[in-house]
Amino acid sequence: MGKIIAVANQKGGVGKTTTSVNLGACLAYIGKRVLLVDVDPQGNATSGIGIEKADVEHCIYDILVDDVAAKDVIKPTAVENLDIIPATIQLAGAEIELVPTISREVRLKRALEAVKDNYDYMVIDCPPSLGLLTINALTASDAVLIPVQCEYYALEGLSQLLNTVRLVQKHLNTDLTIEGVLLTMLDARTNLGIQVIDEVKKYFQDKVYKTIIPRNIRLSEAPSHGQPIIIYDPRSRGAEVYLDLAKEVVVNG
Ligand SMILES: Nc1ncnc2c1ncn2[C@@H]1O[C@H](COP(=O)(O)OP(=O)(O)OP(=O)(O)O)[C@@H](O)[C@H]1O
Ligand SMILES: [Mg+2]
Repeated sequence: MGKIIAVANQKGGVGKTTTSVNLGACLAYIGKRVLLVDVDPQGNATSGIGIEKADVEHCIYDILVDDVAAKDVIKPTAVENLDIIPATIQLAGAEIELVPTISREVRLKRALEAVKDNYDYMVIDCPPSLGLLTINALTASDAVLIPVQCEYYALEGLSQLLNTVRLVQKHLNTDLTIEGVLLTMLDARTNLGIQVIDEVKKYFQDKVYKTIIPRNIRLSEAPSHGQPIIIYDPRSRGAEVYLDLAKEVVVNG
């Protein structure tokens, strides 16, 4: 049975998609069978892994709203061992369309359960909100990975996220754990970054990954080529650290 990890933080631009795509690709690179699940209407993970949205016939919307089976939506990517459930802008309507439906919070969970045996890991890229799409992701997951950007106000909003995690644990998914907190976009030249690391470690203690993701220009270039960093520039620092993260995730079990 595969492990399902939601990459979530309602704060925008903290590295959720960069982490989902590159953690997923690095897990695949070390031989794991991986399904990337794009649950963000922006579809950044979908385009970032090289899927043309114009070519997407079925997307995550069809799973959530129209009960289409996951196996009919899954697409292979150019990366060996890595498949994706893509998202398109159509998903933007789902948050509202799901409100009056039965079992609206467990739709993703049910769909993924049907394909869970085909994968070692599923990585879900969440949108920057705590709405129904993120709730579906948390309900479907075994663990949540929280990227935190190494900047001022890094911890702001995290109590809201943790509160949502607790509510999901209580009402929808008692098995959900916090997989870890990932520090992202560290600029090692500033003292601020170091201060944020200390602050986050004080708060989350051993839940913080040893791997810290630095700012790396190659990581920001890769999505426009539709490639994960391990393909775009395997010798870059970005590739190195996301490979380290993948190994840490495997070791953590
Ligand atoms: N380690 C990094 N070094 C340099 N640039 C990065 C790094 N991580 C992310 N970026 C860039 O920062 C921007 C935001 O990252 P990303 O899209 O991963 O965040 P996000 O949390 O998914 O955003 P959103 O909330 O909009 O979904 C992107 O342009 C991305 O390329
Ligand atoms: Mg994103």
